[in-house]
Amino acid sequence: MRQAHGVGAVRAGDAAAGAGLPGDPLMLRAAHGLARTCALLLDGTYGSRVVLLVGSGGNGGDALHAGAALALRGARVDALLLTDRPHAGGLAALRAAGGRAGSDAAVLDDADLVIDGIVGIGGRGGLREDAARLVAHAEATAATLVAVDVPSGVDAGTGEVPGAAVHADVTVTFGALKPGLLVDPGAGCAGVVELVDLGPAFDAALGAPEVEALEAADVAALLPAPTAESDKYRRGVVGVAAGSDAYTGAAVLAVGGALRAGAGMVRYSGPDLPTALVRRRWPEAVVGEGRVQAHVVGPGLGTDDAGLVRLRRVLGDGLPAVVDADGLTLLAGEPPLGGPLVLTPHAGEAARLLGADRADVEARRLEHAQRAARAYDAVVLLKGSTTVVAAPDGRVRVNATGTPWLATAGSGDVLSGVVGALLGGGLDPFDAASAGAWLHGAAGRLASGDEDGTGLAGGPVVAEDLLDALPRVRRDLA
Ligand SMILES: NC(=O)C1=CN([C@@H]2O[C@H](COP(=O)(O)OP(=O)(O)OC[C@H]3O[C@@H](n4cnc5c(N)ncnc54)[C@H](O)[C@@H]3O)[C@@H](O)[C@H]2O)[C@@H](O)CC1
Ligand SMILES: [K+]
Repeated sequence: MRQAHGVGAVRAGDAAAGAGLPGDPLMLRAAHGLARTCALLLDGTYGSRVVLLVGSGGNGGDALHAGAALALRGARVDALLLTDRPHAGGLAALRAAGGRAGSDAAVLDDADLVIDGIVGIGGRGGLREDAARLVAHAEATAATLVAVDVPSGVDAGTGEVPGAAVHADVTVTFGALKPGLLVDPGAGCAGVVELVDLGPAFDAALGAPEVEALEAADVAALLPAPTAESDKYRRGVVGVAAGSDAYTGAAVLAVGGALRAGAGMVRYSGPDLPTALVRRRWPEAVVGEGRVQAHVVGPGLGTDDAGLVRLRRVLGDGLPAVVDADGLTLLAGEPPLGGPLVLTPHAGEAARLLGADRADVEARRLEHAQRAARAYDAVVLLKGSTTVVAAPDGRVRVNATGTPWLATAGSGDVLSGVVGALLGGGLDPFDAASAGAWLHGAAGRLASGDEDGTGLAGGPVVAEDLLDALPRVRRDLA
């Protein structure tokens, strides 16, 4: 499990580990970790050219001390000072090591590596104009860009990017991951994230994480595995109420998602046309209502009265349910209904649920997912470039699998089926939603050939491809 801690927790960790002691031992520890990563990236420091972008706070101090360490190993180090009050100890160390400080941006032109020490966890608002200009200059060169602690311009606590920001190749972060490194749009600015250990006193002061991200081993441990005693009922029966005469594909894909994610059985109920198509594609699905352990309701349901009647009927029995797509539109005006719910909105649907603006939801994903979870007393899985899963009790997970290739028609229908299968298999709604997002993202990567999830590699996927990839993802986990 990867865990991120908020700015308050990190400040507490710093204090417990001796921040501000004479000689700045904690900062030196951080700076040495930073310098080590930079030396590896440079593939030999001797004769290499390093430029530091230095702001007024501790973040600039880290950059200056790391610059000093690199200068002692033979690098030519120039600091560009964005402040007239740079960290005094750091500047003295850089000068003593033979580094220089100035303000001529031309040094960027032949830099091999640029270190962004403009702001860290103390940053507020986007980059200011002078800093933004220097960053744009640095990004236009061939130099590797390393952010100190967080890319400057990214809000460390939330991942918001209110203005211009650094787009780093690597971020070296200290003591703990920050939520802004896991949640988009900030996460998209961080590049590869390296964590420098600040020791047990720091760790002990952190408390509970604000944001978690499941890893493969966590998902493997959560997933219900069939045993010799299992039968289809114990593995979980999922009821799928999806699709209409206008939207038939949603029914086929949601049923497929549930089956391929390991449901013991799927019961499909819907109008004649989608029913006929479900029967043809999935002869193993049972048509009609009956006993189930969880529901999937909403994809392709339609938003007319018939859809509302189906939604109410399904949610009326108080069983756990995944509500997606048209189900969310219908739910937006409804009093809280039924049992434990997982809502799976994209940003537009979340905006409708909250009466908010779509662009605001995209910009502040963490806040809006948490608000929706509280407002609907449900687990909310906010889809997007990083999927955020929020529980009404305040817990948050983000999903680190996935690929931009997943933004394709029908992909969400498959996801709702996958989460439904996990709910039916007995996972609680928070685990079902976060493990479901993980499996769905991993299936997307596998199907597209986009191994690192950047979208730069791989190619298009269609929703059917996800269905084929799901059992392979499950096998690889085992
Ligand atoms: N306290 C410590 O001992 C340690 C601190 N560390 C480093 O120190 C950082 C925190 O230091 P600080 O609390 O000084 O905060 P920062 O260095 O993040 O920045 C705060 C300074 O930047 C200015 N500022 C805020 N927003 C700005 C913006 N948008 N544009 C330009 N200037 C802006 C503020 O006026 C303030 O002077 C961490 O992120 C980490 O890099 C690490 O060295 C670990 C140890
Ligand atoms: K920074």
